[in-house]
Amino acid sequence: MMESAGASKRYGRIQALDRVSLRVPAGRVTGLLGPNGAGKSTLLRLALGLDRPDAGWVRIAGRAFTEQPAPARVAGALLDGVGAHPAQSGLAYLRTLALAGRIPAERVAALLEEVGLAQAARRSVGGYSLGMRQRLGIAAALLGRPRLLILDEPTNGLDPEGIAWVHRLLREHTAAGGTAVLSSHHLAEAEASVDHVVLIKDGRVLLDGPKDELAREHGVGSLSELYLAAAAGSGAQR
Ligand SMILES: Nc1ncnc2c1ncn2[C@@H]1O[C@H](COP(=O)(O)OP(=O)(O)OP(=O)(O)O)[C@@H](O)[C@H]1O
Repeated sequence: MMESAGASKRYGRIQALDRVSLRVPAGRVTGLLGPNGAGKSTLLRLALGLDRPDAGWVRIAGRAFTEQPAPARVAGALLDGVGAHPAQSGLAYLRTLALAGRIPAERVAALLEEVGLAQAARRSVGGYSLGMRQRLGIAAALLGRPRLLILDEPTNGLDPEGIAWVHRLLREHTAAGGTAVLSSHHLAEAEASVDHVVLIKDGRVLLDGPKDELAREHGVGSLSELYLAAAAGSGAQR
């Protein structure tokens, strides 16, 4: 559903991505996991056409996202928080996005209910808590009923109930036939909801495969242990 080959990106002296090749399988929750600064957000920005790779490519559903005829139906993303103006209400923000994406206005009311913002819909986004902003950003990502749902650090600012809700949402999305990418540095939290794992560090892919298979192969019982085993292995190779 999402694929990259040799994707590289440098910002000044920092090699944010170094020949990243990976595959995000359809119908699964893939965890794009690694420490701060690993290159996760950079990869997602390249996937969504928000930045250009220096070399290689990232495609969604077989082609560059910017070349998709109906992009909102192919992928929806929460990346770098919410793009709403602080003075705008959550309702107005989603209505504007719906209009731009040719999405029926009725969908907005249903989504506000679904993400738990119905009561706050007419309040300005500037007064929202961090958790409420995340919920609004997730609503924006879901607007076009995308096949691929990309959530970059979606649980920042959410309380335990909100975190459980995000993980349930990911599971429900794949249970309904969709594909999801959860980008996170929080390995313990991702444990429960990811089926497929891409571990990334210093712009390089350490491991890419089904979680259970990788855990068996490395003789470990958790994602944190898997990451430590893979990171130690990559250090030894340098
Ligand atoms: N626009 C930019 N200009 C300069 N450096 C950047 C830019 N974007 C990313 N970087 C650098 O590239 C590296 C990878 O950043 P990226 O945001 O992709 O990491 P990440 O894995 O998403 O980390 P985090 O979990 O902290 O968001 C970091 O060292 C970051 O400082």
